[in-house]
Order: sequence, then structure tokens, then C-alpha cells
Amino acid sequence: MMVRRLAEGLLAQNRASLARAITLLESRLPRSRLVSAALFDRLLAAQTHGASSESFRVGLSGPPGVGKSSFIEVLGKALTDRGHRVAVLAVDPSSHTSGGSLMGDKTRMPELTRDLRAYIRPSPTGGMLGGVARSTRDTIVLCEAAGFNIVLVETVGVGQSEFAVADMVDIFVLLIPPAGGDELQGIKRGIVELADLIVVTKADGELIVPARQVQAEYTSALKFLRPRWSKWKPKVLSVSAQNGEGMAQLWEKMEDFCRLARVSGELTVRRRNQCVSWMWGLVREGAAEMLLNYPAVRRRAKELEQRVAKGDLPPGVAADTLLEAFIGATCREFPLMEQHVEKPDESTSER
Ligand SMILES: Nc1nc2c(ncn2[C@@H]2O[C@H](COP(=O)(O)OP(=O)(O)OP(=O)(O)O)[C@@H](O)[C@H]2O)c(=O)[nH]1
Repeated sequence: MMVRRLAEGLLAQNRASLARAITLLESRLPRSRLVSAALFDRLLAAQTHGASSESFRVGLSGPPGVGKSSFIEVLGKALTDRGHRVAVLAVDPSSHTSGGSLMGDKTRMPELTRDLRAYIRPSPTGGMLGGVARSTRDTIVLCEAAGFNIVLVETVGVGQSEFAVADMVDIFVLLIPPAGGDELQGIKRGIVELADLIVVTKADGELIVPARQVQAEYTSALKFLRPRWSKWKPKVLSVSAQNGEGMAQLWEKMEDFCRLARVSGELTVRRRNQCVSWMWGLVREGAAEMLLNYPAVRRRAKELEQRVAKGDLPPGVAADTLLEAFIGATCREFPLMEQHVEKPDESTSER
């Protein structure tokens, strides 16, 4: 009953229903998990993947102070003015512990917050990146079901969160401040390689010249990178959120990207691959969690870790030993399982 009402509210683009559904999936309580799984079933049955295929998922990353909030506020407003419905989500595992401003915090984007065509959701405070990324991925799908056709996912440019975000969006946009080298800017090397668009911010007033310089540096640096898409070469632009300069051209480029990726079918392939890799990521995470739930295996893991660290044991041997300890522990707990565990020697001799 609750699930049906929630699904109906969501599909009717009711903001309160969307907020409740997201809170539900962020909850780690087993009952909430069951309810949100049932909700996803309903949404699938209602064929909301139609909404997904029409949507555009944009990842935004950049070091603190780059001007992300101002940028999202201006871009978001321009998009809602064009009739789009825009959701802004955030991935910031640190917000839990730092107690600082939560990413996606409404006060950072005052105009967009008042805009009825926009929906802003702060980062879930799940703590670990895995948990935060998981709920953000599901939240994207809920927002799309609720009629938001553009989903902006922002991340703070520290830690691993930008890699997680790049793996859940269609286009990944890296914001760069108009001064300093990579290290000064706190930008990790690998992250530049993931960018489909690089945007130099604050290109106004005295910062125009350094912004253009940074733009030229990145443009030539990108020539040496292998493009991730067959039909798209990453581009570097400079914009000012303060006076709006360059914002329209930026959106044009994003639209070009979206069109090319759709027409070539690469967007579909990318999303499919992302889904499969999320599935395996979750399996790996779940398996590791299950394994460490056994106290005996946990103890064994500690001991093996120490031996591997000292160089007394090759990591591969330690991993096999740990997996065997896990299988042993499950067989002791569920004796019937032993009959079903394939013995490597027997299975080869049978073939
Ligand atoms: N000159 C100029 N300053 C800007 C521009 N955009 C943002 N700023 C300034 O840069 C500082 C940081 O901008 P914010 O928009 O708060 O973004 P942020 O520091 O990345 O912060 P978070 O959103 O919390 O990640 C503020 O002092 C802004 O006034 C711009 O286009 N031009």
C-alpha cells in the first residue's frame, strides 16, 4: 500500500514523494531496503526506463573553492529557463564526519532552491563512499522517474568520490580554477583523463587572462590523451558564473555531446556497462562484508594481512587461504552447503 502510494506520487512528479523515496533508500534498515526494492520493482513495471533513456546525467567535479555552487546555480537556472527539469545531487562521503557544509546544501544555490523545476538533494551521510555512491546511483533513477530530465551530480574534488561519480554519469565535467598547476589546484592526474569537458571557471575581470592561459594549457595537454569516445574529443572552455559569459556555449557543447553519444549508440553502451560494473561492484562489496562477518575469518584475515605486509606470504596465496577459510566457515554454519561446493579435482576428472 505504502509502496503503491509512493510510486504513484513519484510518477505524478510529487516532490514530497520523491524526497520520501530517497530517504527510504538512504536508510540502512532492512525493512527500508525491502520497501525500496519493492518501489523499484513498481517503477520498472511502470516502464519508467523510458524516462531514463530521455535523461542526461552530468557529473561535475572540481577542487574546493573552484566556484562549483555558483556554476551549478547559473547552469541550473539556464536549464530550467529552457524548460528542463533539473535535479542536483551530491556525492560527498566526508560531509558525515567533517560536519562542514553538506554538498548540495540548499543555501549554496538560493535561486535554484526556489525554482520549482529544480530539485536539490544534499549528499547522503552514509559515511563510506561505497554506501554514498550506491544511494546516489539509485537516487538518479528515482529523480528520472519523477520527471527530472537532467541530473547534475556534483562531487568534492578530493578523495575517490570523483571516480565514483564519473562512473555513474553520461558526461563528466571537470571544473578548474583560473590559476596554478595541477598540484596547486588539488586535481589528481587520473581525473583529467576522465573528463569529457574541462571548464575553467571565473573567467572574468582580472582573471580572464590567467583563465585563458589555463584553458590553452589544458587544451594542449588533452592532445596527448586517448579519447574515451569514438565520436567525441574532450574540449576545454572557460566561463564566468558571475557574468554568465561562456555558459550558453558550454551548454551547447554538452548538448552536442549528448546528441553524438545517443546517435552513435555509445550512450546506451556506456550505461549498460556501468550497470554491469555496478552489479559486480556491489557483489564484491557484499561478499567482502559477508566474509568479515565471521569472527574466525576476521581473525585469519588480520593474521594473513600481517604476513603479507612483512613479505612472508604472497598476496595471492593469502587471498586463496582466506577464501578457503570463508568457505569452511559457511560449510560449518550450513552443513548442507558442503555437498554443493564444487571440489576442483573432482570436477576436472569428470570432464
Ligand atoms: N570572479 C568570479 N568569482 C567567482 C565566480 N564563481 C564563484 N566565484 C567565487 O569563488 C568563491 C567560491 O565559489 P563557490 O560558488 O562558493 O564554490 P566552491 O568554493 O567550489 O564551493 P562549494 O560549492 O562549497 O564546493 C566565492 O567567493 C565566489 O564568489 C565567477 O564566475 N567569477
